[in-house]
Amino acid sequence: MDVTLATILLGILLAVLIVIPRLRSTSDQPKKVTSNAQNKAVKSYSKAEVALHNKRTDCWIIIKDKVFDVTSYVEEHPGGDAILAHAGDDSTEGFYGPQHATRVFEMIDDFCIGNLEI
Ligand code: HEM
Repeated sequence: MDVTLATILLGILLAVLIVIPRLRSTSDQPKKVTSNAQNKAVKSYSKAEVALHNKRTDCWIIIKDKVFDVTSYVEEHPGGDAILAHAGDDSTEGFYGPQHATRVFEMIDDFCIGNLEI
């Protein structure tokens, strides 16, 4: 009788300590996968490779340690050809200049194609 009671108690203890936390972490998993899937920037490009894309019809820029293909945005850019000033090169300084409201900093994610190779 005592053994049965002890077995039941042990079973409950195991459920609380192991099974329930495991179920919880399983239900968390889809969230983690979604956020991983949003990390688009997986490719790496050398500075030399970025430098090849230095014109209006093929324009990549570097901002901090990331590479952006802004070709489709050149004609739309409210700042006109200023976006071409450092085409194929580092545009970090221009990008963080006073002409850009902070909302612009969020727009660039759409154009990110990868990381800059160090
Ligand atoms: C993906 C890159 C870029 C995006 C999405 C972007 C977006 C914008 C937007 C939305 C504006 C209008 C002002 C505002 O709403 O705050 C603007 C203005 C401006 N941008 Fe950019 N920009 C980019 C890159 C650059 C770069 C690299 C430069 C280099 C210098 C630059 C120079 C300017 C200038 C000078 C203006 C002011 C235009 C004026 O007030 O007449 N932008 N940009």
